[in-house]
Amino acid sequence: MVWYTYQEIVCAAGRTISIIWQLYYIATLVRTNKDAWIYVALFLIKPFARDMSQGSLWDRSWVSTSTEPNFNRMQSLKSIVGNPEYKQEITSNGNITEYLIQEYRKARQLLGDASTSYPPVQYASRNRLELTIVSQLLGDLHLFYCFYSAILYPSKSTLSTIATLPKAGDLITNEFEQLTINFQNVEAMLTTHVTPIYDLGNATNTVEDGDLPIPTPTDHGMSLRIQNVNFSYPGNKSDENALRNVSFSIAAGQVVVLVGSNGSGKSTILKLLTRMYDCSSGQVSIEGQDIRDCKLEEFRAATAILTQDHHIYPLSLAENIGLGNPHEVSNEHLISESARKGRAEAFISKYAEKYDTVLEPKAVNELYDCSEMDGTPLSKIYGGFDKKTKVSGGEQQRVAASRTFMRLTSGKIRLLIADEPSSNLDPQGEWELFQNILQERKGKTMIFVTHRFGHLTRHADLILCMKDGCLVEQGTHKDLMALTGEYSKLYEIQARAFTETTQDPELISTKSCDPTPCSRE
Ligand SMILES: Nc1ncnc2c1ncn2[C@@H]1O[C@H](COP(=O)(O)OP(=O)(O)OP(=O)(O)O)[C@@H](O)[C@H]1O
Repeated sequence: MVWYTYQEIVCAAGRTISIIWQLYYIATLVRTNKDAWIYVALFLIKPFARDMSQGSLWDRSWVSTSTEPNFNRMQSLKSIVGNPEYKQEITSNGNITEYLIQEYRKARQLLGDASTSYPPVQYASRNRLELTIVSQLLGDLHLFYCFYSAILYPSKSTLSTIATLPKAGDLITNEFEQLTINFQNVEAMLTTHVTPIYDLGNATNTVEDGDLPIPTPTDHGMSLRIQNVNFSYPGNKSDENALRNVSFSIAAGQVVVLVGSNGSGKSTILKLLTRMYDCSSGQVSIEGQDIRDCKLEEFRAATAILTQDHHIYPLSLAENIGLGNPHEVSNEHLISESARKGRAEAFISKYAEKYDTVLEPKAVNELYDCSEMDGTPLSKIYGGFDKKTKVSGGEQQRVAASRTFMRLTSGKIRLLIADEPSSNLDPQGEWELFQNILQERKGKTMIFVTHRFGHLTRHADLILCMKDGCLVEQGTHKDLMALTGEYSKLYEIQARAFTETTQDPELISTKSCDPTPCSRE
């Protein structure tokens, strides 16, 4: 038994009413006008005229793809701009729009006169323009006849003919609109598709830009200060602030680790320190200057952010890494060196095309009127078009880490922020990554968020321990263990799983910080 959905029934009813209406329209004409057979004859031409202009593409099942590399590259570049998942990369890790626009132009030029429309659109409009116009006009002849008889022989026109004229007018307008789209073809497509990519350069920031330069760089990184900060996410429905009366100072060049349970506010602190958001009250300062007064572009150029949420661009692995420093995107030596530090070298060498491998090309494949799952020959062909290479979460993090090392080659980075960059790495991979990051610490302040105690807390000049949106403890590992509070509790939970002693003579014991009590609201 076949069951129809409510939507299908409503659609079928609508179509039936429309057919009855058309038949009534024709019957009225035939009854009141002796020449009405001309209308009927012209009306019958319409379906043939439509097939002439569009082919019978929409009556069949089909799959389509593009093997034209420049067309495919244009789609990939466009998808980086259009996809919100890359927003963080684009805004926080340096402005790569100039490169994207330049590469898009290059690919467009190499594509020459070829259309930028998707393959089915090209197929449907593959007829010569004249043929399209003729077929459209043929399809509208019955309507022209209506106008003609109503205007030249008003006495022959009945009330029903006149009543249906506006409808006929609408149809004509609609057909002419379709015709205009055909006329615009390539240029219009280019404009519609390229505009978003060009507009990106003028994208406004969600936070207001400041106009002061960042105070003179020191060789020791960037000093940061958070004073009595409260923060609630815009539109947050909960009564609790994500951060409550948080205060701390980070000296230039320090390695800082933020720890605390889930939802305690660690990532939120990083978002304020990188000016993804402005605090609701209190003050965030860099080099003694309110962060809101600093020029955003300058600040972003001096900051590198590595999180667990980075995405692979639908571009080559070389570009994926190279775009950490867009000015050196073609520098093979810097790219392979960054891949080595990010521990991505080994897995990249597994691919036949090495650094030219595109892991996740933008799909330009389409499937019409058959399901991907139905096992038909067409669906199998469609499945064969999918060129995505699956990589593990850890391998993805290695590419992201390599991109960050590439970013450090700009020589401008004074603040490096890493939010659980090793969550998907195996212990060996994590240890190597942290070693490599710490080797870059000269001239930089580094802030890490981690749930794993060990490598980082060992090297930290300052540990900030968060709980329920409050900073509950701060100091070195030694200081905090001595407090036997929240930090030591979290540490002991992990340490219990190992046989190693928690006492480590290599612990870096440097500056001790004044713990700022968390006043709970
Ligand atoms: N975009 C957001 N909108 C609204 N609330 C948010 C948003 N991001 C985080 N929060 C809330 O803010 C609080 C702090 O979140 P945050 O991500 O800073 O915690 P975290 O310590 O980094 O947690 P985790 O260890 O799980 O990553 C949480 O209660 C969280 O639900």
